[in-house]
Amino acid sequence: MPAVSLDNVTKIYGRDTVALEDISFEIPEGEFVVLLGPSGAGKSTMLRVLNGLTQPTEGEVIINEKPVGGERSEVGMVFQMHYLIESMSAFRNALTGALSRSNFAQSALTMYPDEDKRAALEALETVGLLDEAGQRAGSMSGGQKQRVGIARALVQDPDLLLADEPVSSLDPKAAKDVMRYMKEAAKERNLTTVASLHQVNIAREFGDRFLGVRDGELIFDGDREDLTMDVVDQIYYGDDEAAKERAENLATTAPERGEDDE
Ligand SMILES: Nc1ncnc2c1ncn2[C@@H]1O[C@H](COP(=O)(O)OP(=O)(O)OP(=O)(O)O)[C@@H](O)[C@H]1O
Repeated sequence: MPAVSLDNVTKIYGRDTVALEDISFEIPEGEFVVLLGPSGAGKSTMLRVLNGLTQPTEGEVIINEKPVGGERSEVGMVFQMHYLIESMSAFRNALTGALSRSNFAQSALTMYPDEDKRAALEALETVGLLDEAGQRAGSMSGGQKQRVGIARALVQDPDLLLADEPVSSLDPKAAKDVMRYMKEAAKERNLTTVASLHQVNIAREFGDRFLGVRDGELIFDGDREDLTMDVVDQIYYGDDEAAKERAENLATTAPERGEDDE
């Protein structure tokens, strides 16, 4: 039984903006899937139909045999912007992941059950931040904040973890660190994960499987070996040779790192 199944999903915004067009795929439990595609391809819309924030115009999304949008919040989310409460500790921020299942009145009074506190500490340990549990989120680096965001999603104990460009705002080293922790967390918990990424090299390093979307259509579904440079070009440029050439020229004329450091 797949953990996630999209069945002929189409999403049309307004009258005629087709953001997703007749998309079907299944994801087995525990698979780490990376979503690739140029700006406007439909990646965010795909993540939004997976977490139930957007209703498909047609088709169905099933997560662990239940249609999305049921009572339990079965989907954890990691965002490009971490949305942490900067004045609170990493521990308190991770704990807010339990809000959806704890009694709201108790949570408002910050009386979380011990099991939630334990879950928050375990999640911080998973992302390598147990020693920083008491540190104020506002004083952490961008990569650490993103790891707290992952811990918060883990505390939700979700059936599915979604990440919308989780490392776009980080430098390459911090980006890899965050991806490594996310991948480890998913593996440790056999947690099915879908992450949209813009950095193809990072995607290649961490993804088990790759979905390529372009103009709302799923144009690629394969593993690392199948994800050749030609496939990547097709996902990002389609048949637009001029755009591909412009991007290649930009890459070859970009200054080397440090060249313009003064
Ligand atoms: N709320 C909305 N109302 C109307 N159109 C929308 C809405 N959200 C997205 N769109 C349109 O749907 C298409 C897909 O957008 P989407 O944000 O899903 O793409 P994306 O691949 O995530 O892009 P990016 O990488 O820039 O975030 C685009 O044409 C976009 O303009």
